[in-house]
Amino acid sequence: MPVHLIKSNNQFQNSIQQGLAITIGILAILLSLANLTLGQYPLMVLEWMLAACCFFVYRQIKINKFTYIQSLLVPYLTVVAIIFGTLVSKLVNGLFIWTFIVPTIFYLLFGQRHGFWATLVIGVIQVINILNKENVALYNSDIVAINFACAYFAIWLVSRTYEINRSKSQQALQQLAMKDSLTGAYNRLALKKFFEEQSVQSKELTLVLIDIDYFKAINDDYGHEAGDHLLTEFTHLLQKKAGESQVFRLGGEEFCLLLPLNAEQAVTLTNDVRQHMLQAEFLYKKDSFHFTFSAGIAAYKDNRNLSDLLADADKKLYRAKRDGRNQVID
Ligand SMILES: Nc1nc2c(ncn2[C@@H]2O[C@H](COP(=O)(O)OP(=O)(O)OP(=O)(O)O)[C@@H](O)[C@H]2O)c(=O)[nH]1
Repeated sequence: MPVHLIKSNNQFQNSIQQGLAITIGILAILLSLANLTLGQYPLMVLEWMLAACCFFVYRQIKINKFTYIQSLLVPYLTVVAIIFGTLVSKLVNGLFIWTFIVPTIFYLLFGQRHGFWATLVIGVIQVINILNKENVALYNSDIVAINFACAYFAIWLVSRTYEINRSKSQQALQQLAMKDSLTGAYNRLALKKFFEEQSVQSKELTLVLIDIDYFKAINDDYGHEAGDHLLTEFTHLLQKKAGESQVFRLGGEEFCLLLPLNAEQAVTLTNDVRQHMLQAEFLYKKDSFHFTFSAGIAAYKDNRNLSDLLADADKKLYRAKRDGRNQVID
C-alpha cells in the first residue's frame, strides 16, 4: 500500500475541496450570467469573485500549496453568496434552498466541531433571513421558515452521523493498515510514515535495527506457536522500554526502533533492554525461555532517507551477529 493512502484526513478533505471548487466555480459562472440578465449586479460580482476563488483554490491544491486559511475561502464565500442572495432576491426565487448544501460541505471539509458551529450559525442566520422576507402569494415566510428549518435540521443530522462514522472508520482502517496483526506493533508502512514526519519534526532521530538471536532454534524446538508468543512478549517489552509508537516489526524476528534521541542515547537505551533480556524469563505453557538479540544503530543526518538508514543499521547488525551476537553496534 502506498504511504500516501494512510495520510491523515487532509488528503480526503483536499479532494472534496477540489471537487467543490470545480462544481461551485462552474455554477457561479453560469449563475452570474443569469444574474447579469436579471440585473442583479451585486450578486453577479459576488459570483465572479467566487468563481475566481474556486480557480485559485483548485490550483493551490494541484501544486500542493494549499493552506488552512485558503481552505476556508470557497465554503465561506459560497455561504456569503447564499446569504446575500437570499437577502436581496424574492422568496419565490428560492435562493435559500442553496443553504441545504451547508451541513454536508462543512462536516466533510472541517469535521465535527467546525461543522456543528458553522451549520448552527448559518442555519439561524438563514431562518431569520427568511422570516424577514415579504409574504407573496402562496408563500408565507413563517411557513417557509419552519419548513426550511426542519429540512435543514434533517440534513444536518444525516451529515453529522455520516461524518462521525466516516472518521471512526478511517481511524480504524489506518490502525489496521499500520499494525502488524501478530504482535500489535507498528509495521513497515507505519515506519515510512513516522519517518517522514519525524525526520522533519525531531531534532535528533536514531534508528535501531534489532534481530532476535537463534530464533529458528526456538521454533524448531518448541513449535511455531511458542515462537509467535515470544515475538508478542518481546514486542511488549520493547514498547514498555521505548514507547509504543517507537516500535516497528519489519518481518519475522526483525524489529526496529525509531527514537527521538541521539546515537549515544539510543545505544544506552538498547543496551538497557539487552541487559534486561539477560535476566528476563519468558513463559509459554510449561516452558520458560531466555533469549538475546543483536542490534545495529544508525543516526539520522540531513538528506539521509529511510533506506539509507536501514542499510546502515543492517550492516552494523550483521557485524553484531558475526562478532558473536547479543551486542549493540553503533
Ligand atoms: N514463530 C514465528 N517464527 C517466525 C515468524 N517469522 C519468521 N519466523 C522464523 O524466524 C526464524 C528466523 O531464522 P533465521 O533467519 O535463520 O535466524 P535465527 O535463527 O534467528 O539466527 P540469527 O538471526 O542468525 O541469530 C525462521 O525459522 C522463521 O521461520 C513468525 O511470524 N512466527
